Amino acid sequence: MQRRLVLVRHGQSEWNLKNLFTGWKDPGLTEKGVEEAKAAGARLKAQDIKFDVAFTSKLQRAQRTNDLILAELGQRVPVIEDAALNERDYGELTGLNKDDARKTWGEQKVLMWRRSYEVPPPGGESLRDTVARALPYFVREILPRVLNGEQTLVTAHGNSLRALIMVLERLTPEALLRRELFTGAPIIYDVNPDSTIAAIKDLAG
Ligand SMILES: O=C(O)[C@H](O)COP(=O)(O)O
Repeated sequence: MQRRLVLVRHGQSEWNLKNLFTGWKDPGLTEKGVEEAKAAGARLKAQDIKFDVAFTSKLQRAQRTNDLILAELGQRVPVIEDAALNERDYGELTGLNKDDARKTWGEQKVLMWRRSYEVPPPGGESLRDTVARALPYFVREILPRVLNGEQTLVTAHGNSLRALIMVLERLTPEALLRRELFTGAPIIYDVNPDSTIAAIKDLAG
């Protein structure tokens, strides 16, 4: 039995293009984001993956990316949407330009807000807060299906996926600081029966 989990960050959104902190806001995909989603589907097609189920967030940039990937694969599978997979809430930074934020608060503070494990943006969620909602959902709803041999697609967001990747790849907080996820780049995990990771294939690039 092959236990396979695929994680994909949504394609470029309208606020990604404008370099705005997005969080729980719900912008759509740009044309580039649509093309990235289709390309992700094509890359997965080349890997000969046949999904049994897909999970996504309550935000349209992830939902649309998920739909475009499955359409490219020509596969119709149950799609389960849950807010537990939503992007981290960026609180008072939401809607601000990321470069302006660096000028206002400095590179290091903004890096800590964006990439540290414990430091939340003002009024928002730290990655630890995001782990606290995304990981229980993953363990309860997604991992049992993977361990049961269901080929599973999770199309979500940079930080809700980093929350899962931290555990899947056993990243230290220091390693997490450097773990970036590119828009529309599938990561394929082959999972052992004990839920440890046997192999990782990053289809970015
Ligand atoms: O919510 C956002 O702004 C982006 O989707 C992720 O932002 P980040 O890469 O700055 O965490």
